Amino acid sequence: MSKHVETPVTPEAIVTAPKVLLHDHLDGGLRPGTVIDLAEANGYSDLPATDVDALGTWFRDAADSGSLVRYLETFAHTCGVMQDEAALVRVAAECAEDLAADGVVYAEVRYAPELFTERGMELDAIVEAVQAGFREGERRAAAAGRTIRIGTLLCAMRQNARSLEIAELAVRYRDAGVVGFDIAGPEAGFPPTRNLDAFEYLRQQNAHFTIHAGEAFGLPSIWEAIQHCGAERLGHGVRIVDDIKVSADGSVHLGRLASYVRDRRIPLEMCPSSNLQTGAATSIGEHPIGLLTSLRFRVTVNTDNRLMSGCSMSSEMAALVEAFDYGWSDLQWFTINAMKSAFIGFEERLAIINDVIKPGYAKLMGH
Ligand SMILES: O=c1[nH]cnc2c1ncn2[C@H]1C[C@H](O)[C@@H](CO)O1
Ligand SMILES: [Zn+2]
Repeated sequence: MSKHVETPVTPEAIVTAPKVLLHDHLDGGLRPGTVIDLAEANGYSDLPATDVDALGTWFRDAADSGSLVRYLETFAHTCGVMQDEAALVRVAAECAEDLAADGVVYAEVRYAPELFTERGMELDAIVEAVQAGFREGERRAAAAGRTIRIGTLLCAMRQNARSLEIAELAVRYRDAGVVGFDIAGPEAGFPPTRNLDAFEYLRQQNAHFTIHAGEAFGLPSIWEAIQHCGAERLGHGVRIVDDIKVSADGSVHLGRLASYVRDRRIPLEMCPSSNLQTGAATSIGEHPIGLLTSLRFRVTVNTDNRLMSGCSMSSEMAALVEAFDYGWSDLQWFTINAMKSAFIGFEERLAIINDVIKPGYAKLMGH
């Protein structure tokens, strides 16, 4: 084969392409076998299945509920087995290994430390255990010939009232690999403005944050996240399409909020498979990511919860290729969008774009 031939965009080839992931939950990405091992080791007896395949299927089916609240109930089992240092180190190390094996070169992985205190672990010890796990996973990936860098985002849960404390924790560990903050959990009834003190604190500290918004709830949630809270990115943000009118003749009109989001290049951390499960979209082909991409919003592609959706970064991209006929240049565009939107410093982002992403796609495109 001549070196100028483009590699076909197959699922297998997508695994080899460099990818960047900004929205992935640590407690939504465990290997089913690890959930079973940890449950045994820790005396957690509430698992709905104890066979690896059956448990994987259970997570996917239970999360496939059409409701964010029911989807979130499945996390009781993953968090249930992540209550000690050894479990957190293992889960974080395997997360880094799995992402690297899937061709992810940079990932921001998030979790809520407050969910791992059931057996008495302190918040600082939780963060230190997860950081140790990520570093171990990066080393194992390097030993297997793959380079991955993981940045951590700490989440506060919307239904709890600990966001300032978690924001302080994120700032305390900013030089140890915690690159930002998020709020997660049920959206309806818990507007992001309940956490204004945390966001105010983070801005004073020149720290970065994203907010889950516009997933299970509409435009007001996106508007609050950006204009009241000051979110730099939106977790999901799919409902921004409610502010976009496409007429029968194909002409498009953006409302003021949608215009603002596009004009300011506010990154959308889109997670198509997760949205199908929570009822935020009906099919990949009808997912707003198609329209938002064609309108050149700052769209990024993400996994959200690899265990609950049975997906990977590569499978999400492959599903989009199948639905929208995207080629390598589109996948490179998503990847560079994500790298530009990451919470690490400008020079590091630029280095990954120029040294890893562009050469990787150039090779696949036969350049
Ligand atoms: O898509 C989501 N929306 C809101 N919250 C979510 C989503 N996926 C996971 N979470 C929650 C459940 C986890 O326990 C928590 C922290 O990772 O974040
Ligand atoms: Zn999420």
